[in-house]
Amino acid sequence: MTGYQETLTDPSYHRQVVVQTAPQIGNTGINAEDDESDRIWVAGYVVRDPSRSYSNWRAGGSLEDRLAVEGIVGISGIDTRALTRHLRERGAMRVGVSSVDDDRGGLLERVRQQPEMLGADLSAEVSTPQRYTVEADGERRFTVAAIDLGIKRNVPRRLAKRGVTTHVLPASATLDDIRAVGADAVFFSPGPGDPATADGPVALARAVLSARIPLFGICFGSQILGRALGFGTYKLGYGHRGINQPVVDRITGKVEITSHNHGFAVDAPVDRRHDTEFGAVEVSHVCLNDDVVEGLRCLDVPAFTVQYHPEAAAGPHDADYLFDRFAELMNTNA
Ligand SMILES: NC(=O)CC[C@H](N)C(=O)O
Repeated sequence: MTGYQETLTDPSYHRQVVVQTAPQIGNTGINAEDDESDRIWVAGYVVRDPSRSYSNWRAGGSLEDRLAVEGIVGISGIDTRALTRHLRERGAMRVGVSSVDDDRGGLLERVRQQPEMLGADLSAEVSTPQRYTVEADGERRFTVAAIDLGIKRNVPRRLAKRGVTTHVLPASATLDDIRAVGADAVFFSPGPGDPATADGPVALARAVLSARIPLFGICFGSQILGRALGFGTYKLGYGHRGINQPVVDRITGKVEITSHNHGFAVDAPVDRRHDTEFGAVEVSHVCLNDDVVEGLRCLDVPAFTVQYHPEAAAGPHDADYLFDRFAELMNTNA
């Protein structure tokens, strides 16, 4: 099983402990190319059977060493599938891992004193302090301003393949900052925390909609668009995770297998069009497991988003077409 390196370095996992259901983790080590950001973000890591050796032509070190260098606590020998079933029944919960203190009552007390994910405002903790640029591969066709609420490297990389130069801007960016980089469109990134706290990015999204600048967003970015359009967001009992979630694209009727990582969702009835301040809006994508909103499409302004991850690495890649849809949207608005 590969992909654990991308998971560990995904800023959306800031302040979360990840439990892997795949029994063996670490077999291909850690390489110099697959990080989604410049550090590990998970707060702790729970696996069944960490590989005692690693082998891959790209590997530069072991998972264990990387966790140790970054000071990340891991625990192994856990029946992670049983634990996952427990989380599914009882809901996502706070957790602590300790190797120095075996007083269960005291530890539980400390865990209960930790802040909950509901109400957590984390964008500023993961966002880039300074703007940076990822150039288009080959000739530049479009310029995008990406609002960094916890962006993964694979987003500008997927855009670069479509001839897009991406300027990644801090979470505090304004409409003037977007205009200053000559953006053809704005991208709202994935990221950690409760979207109900993201008032700054929501206000910015509203300004972008009013200016009729094309907008695309992923995951947290989809929740931002939802709020900008006047919908609420809510915390799911347990989040959508993993790489095999079936989602229907209601524009084409096609079902795609998608990678998910969200604990919150947009609160919008999926079966009808909505009249909003920015015109008509459709729920474009729906999760077939539980009918949760997985995408929004505006019909009167150039904006759409998805709640899942077309940029997912190591995959699946069924949803890669959404980057083409974004390029088309920029093209028709040029
Ligand atoms: N990957 C993401 O962007 C996650 C979005 C949000 N923090 C959620 O849990 O729903």
